[in-house]
Amino acid sequence: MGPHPAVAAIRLAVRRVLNDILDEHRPSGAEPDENRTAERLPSPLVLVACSGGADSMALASALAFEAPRLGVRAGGITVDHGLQPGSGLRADEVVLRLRELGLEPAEAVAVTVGREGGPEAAARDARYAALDAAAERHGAAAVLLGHTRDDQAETVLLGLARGSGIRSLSGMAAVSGAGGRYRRPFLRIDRQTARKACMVQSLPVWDDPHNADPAYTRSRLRHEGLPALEKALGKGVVEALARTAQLSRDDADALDTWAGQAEASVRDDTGLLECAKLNALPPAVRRRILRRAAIEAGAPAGSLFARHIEEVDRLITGWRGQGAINLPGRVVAQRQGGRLVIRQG
Ligand SMILES: Nc1ncnc2c1ncn2[C@@H]1O[C@H](COP(=O)(O)OP(=O)(O)OP(=O)(O)O)[C@@H](O)[C@H]1O
Repeated sequence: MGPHPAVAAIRLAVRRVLNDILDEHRPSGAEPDENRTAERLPSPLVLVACSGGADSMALASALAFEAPRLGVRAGGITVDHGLQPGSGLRADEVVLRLRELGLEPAEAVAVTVGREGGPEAAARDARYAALDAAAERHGAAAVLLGHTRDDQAETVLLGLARGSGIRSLSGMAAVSGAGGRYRRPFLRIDRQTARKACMVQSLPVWDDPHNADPAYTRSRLRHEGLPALEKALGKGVVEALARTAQLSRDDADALDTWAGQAEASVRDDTGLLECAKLNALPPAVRRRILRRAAIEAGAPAGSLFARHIEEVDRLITGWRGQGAINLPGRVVAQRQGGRLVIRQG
């Protein structure tokens, strides 16, 4: 008898990602089995980022099962955010569970969470910094994250509520980070399947109290927003939101490429942006060029919102002699003699 369907699903998802990593790891031109049998390269190390929650425990179990069958070394890292009493002990417990699965190295990394950007963003920044450092230290080829289809749906809704365009609707990428370090094998797996896979494998899981804390936006969305949407629109809404992420990502990538190509054609000989040429471009392409120009001039990307770019855009499309526009990072945008000048003031 084969494994339970939930276990089969999570293993297949991880197997696909490990095969991708092996393909990338192989010297170009080598056949799939060539480098492994000839042992020309040490087998790549893949780490799982594990909180001890159901999603990442399921991920750890699937990695532990698949990696040795594919000639991949597998380890796990848990980050102790130090935000709750006893978090250190819990992290040690997670390490123990990772070791029991056969993952090596398995380690806990303690971090100090700052305040910048609010509690969720500060914890995330500290976590990714620790995972980056662990990946470097161990020479890992990739770090797996347990984001599920439900997490993706929540991310799309959060982006929608920000009102800042299709890039923010494109959710989390299956591959991200420096050199494609972070992989998300479960973006098409729902949270129920991950939980079920833990249950049938008798894996103990830890439910982070933050996930149920209404002080956190994502938690409110998970426990109130999405259930209300499902009630109103039907069960398929999570899947549809996750699909929206993929479609939006493709559209946003295409528009970014278009903007990159169009940019050279709207600059004059001295490199300044020509307003008439900008005006002739579709708004989605033009706004991307303006955003890039503002970032190039020194505006921090994270503080540059859609409303800033709209104001700069009005210098092109609604010109009535308005003054300079102040942007974050002391960047100033102004129209001078048919040219748009964006520079740090
Ligand atoms: N403390 C942590 N240590 C290591 N990795 C973490 C930690 N917290 C989150 N991650 C990684 O980030 C992913 C997403 O975490 P997040 O808390 O947003 O979602 P989640 O649905 O609660 O996931 P999980 O059930 O695995 O905790 C996790 O699946 C895991 O891979």
